[in-house]
Amino acid sequence: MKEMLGTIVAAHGRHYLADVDGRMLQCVTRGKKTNVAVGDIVHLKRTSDDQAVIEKIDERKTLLYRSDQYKSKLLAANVTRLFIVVATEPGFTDDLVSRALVACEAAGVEAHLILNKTDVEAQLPRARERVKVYADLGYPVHEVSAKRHPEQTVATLAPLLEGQSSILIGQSGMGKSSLVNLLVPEADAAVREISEALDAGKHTTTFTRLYKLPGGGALIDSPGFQEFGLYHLTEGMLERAFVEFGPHLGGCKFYNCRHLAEPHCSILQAVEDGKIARMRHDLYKQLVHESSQTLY
Ligand SMILES: Nc1nc2c(ncn2[C@@H]2O[C@H](COP(=O)(O)OP(=O)(O)OP(=O)(O)O)[C@@H](O)[C@H]2O)c(=O)[nH]1
Ligand SMILES: [Zn+2]
Repeated sequence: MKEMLGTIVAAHGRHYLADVDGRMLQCVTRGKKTNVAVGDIVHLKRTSDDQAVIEKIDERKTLLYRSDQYKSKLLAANVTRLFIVVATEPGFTDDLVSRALVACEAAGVEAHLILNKTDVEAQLPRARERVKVYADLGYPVHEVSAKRHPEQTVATLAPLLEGQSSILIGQSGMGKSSLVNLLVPEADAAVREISEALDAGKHTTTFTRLYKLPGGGALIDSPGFQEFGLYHLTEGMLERAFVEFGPHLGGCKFYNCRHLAEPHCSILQAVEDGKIARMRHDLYKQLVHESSQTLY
């Protein structure tokens, strides 16, 4: 039988769903491999009318993943843009935002922030102040209100998705589902179709899925997660993933300075001088600590 090309649109355990010219095929890997991610372009061999085996994964342009000291988890492949959804309320954590930004820098993915719920005016000034930290680092911030101004929200975000392969991430309650429903009108139906195909009707809402956009491009919705471990990043990758460290790198007394507590460290000096936010350096220290715990 001849090989087909498909895009992985959902993953659940070792079961995958591939879109082949608009048709959904249930797929499995050969053996016990679980190295397939949503967004992967795969070569398939059909085994029945609606089933296939994944023979090969095409080379990835990008790969986003997170890891703890024991294992890593693929988030999505071939993503070109990542949007971190934050909101005026409930409060968001800078830890998750910065971890996502670091993951993007390491993977070569463009990162944007979406500040949702701008209609909650009492919390707006504070939220703006908090996202300004990231805007000042060069990350675009887009203000929207999915609920109060849905048309405007689509007008702001749709052009940013065109021709891109984007992923939306965010803590629970930020309004990510509301945004997906605005941007992909048929999302609910697609989720139902995917749930059925993957799980024979059982309710599964906690899987990553990819929607093809009418204007070209794809949007990946990932379930909310609490942990965004980056144990797989080396110290060299980490210092480069904090974009504001760049101008100061190379100015330390020791060529192999880890920028933790060394004397005459230009990064620590920049923190002292207020040129690097202490919160960001604290996260850098935390990530260096985590990556030194790696067991594999
Ligand atoms: N005021 C206001 N509320 C919003 C807005 N967008 C979403 N919400 C509300 O915020 C709550 C969370 O929205 P969801 O879209 O379910 O958020 P989510 O980020 O997908 O959250 P989980 O489903 O918990 O992962 C809901 O009660 C929404 O109605 C907005 O622009 N303004
Ligand atoms: Zn240093």
